[in-house]
Amino acid sequence: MMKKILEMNHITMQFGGLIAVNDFHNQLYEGELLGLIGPNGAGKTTAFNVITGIYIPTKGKVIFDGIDITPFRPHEITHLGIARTFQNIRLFQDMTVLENVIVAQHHMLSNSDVDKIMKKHGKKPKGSSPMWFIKALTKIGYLSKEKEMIKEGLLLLEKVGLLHLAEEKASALPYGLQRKLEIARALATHPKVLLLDEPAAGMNPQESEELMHFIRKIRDEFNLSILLIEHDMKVVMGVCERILVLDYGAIIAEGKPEEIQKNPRVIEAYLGEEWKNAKAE
Ligand SMILES: Nc1ncnc2c1ncn2[C@@H]1O[C@H](COP(=O)(O)OP(=O)(O)OP(=O)(O)O)[C@@H](O)[C@H]1O
Repeated sequence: MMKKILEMNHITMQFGGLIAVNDFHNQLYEGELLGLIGPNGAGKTTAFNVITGIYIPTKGKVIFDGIDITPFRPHEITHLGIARTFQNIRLFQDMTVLENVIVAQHHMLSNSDVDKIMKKHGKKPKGSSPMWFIKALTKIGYLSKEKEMIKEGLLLLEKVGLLHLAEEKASALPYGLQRKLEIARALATHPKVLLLDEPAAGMNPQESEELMHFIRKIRDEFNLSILLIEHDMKVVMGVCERILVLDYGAIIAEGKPEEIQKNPRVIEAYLGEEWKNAKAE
């Protein structure tokens, strides 16, 4: 029996009169690459927001590695081992590639480390970038920790093939590489589960082809279980082992890519006819 790493247990998320997610009941198995597809507004991102603690569901529970994380706050959930990327890129554009990754490594500092930094430097200056945090570390002699963080950051960049760009500003990277950096930043928190929200959005065909290899590679190298929202059907069908289809907040189909693309209900609600006879890679 495969182990469930993440369980969405009858989750309903209601906003006023709108039921954005309706009795979502499914699970992500350890090592699995699971796709979540469906029309715009079907509730996919809302499901991610419930899993990552941004919303507390109206009904249901989220179980991660045997722990009920439903009431947990986003940073606690990240700390436990769930990382995500967002639909629109959220990098620190003025920071270098390496700095972007280092900032995500806060988990390496204990609470008392952070307290000491806060005591010495007062509150975080208004409007400052997270670079403040790194500078503060350096100033008060956290050099050893800083060195450790840089070392780990560089190692991570090497693993994801971005090492040669470590000193570049994030804003200078082409779109496809910015998306890759976002994933790298999520990996810097040492997740067991990675949630990717439309990683291929805005990519050209070559970039999305590369992304598919990249997703498989990091799944294997970092022992991840991945839940992926994506509208690019070539990517979804090519990379996912199992797919869930959401429509009006409810799961209307579940299966292997080849089953999903033939499913009449999915074709009607979302895919259209063009995918019926296409071959998954
Ligand atoms: N905070 C909120 N308050 C009210 N309604 C919301 C909120 N967040 C999402 N919704 C609504 O919930 C529904 C589901 O939205 P959601 O963003 O989860 O869909 P989606 O499947 O991710 O769509 P897309 O593919 O366009 O990203 C939509 O009708 C949306 O307007």
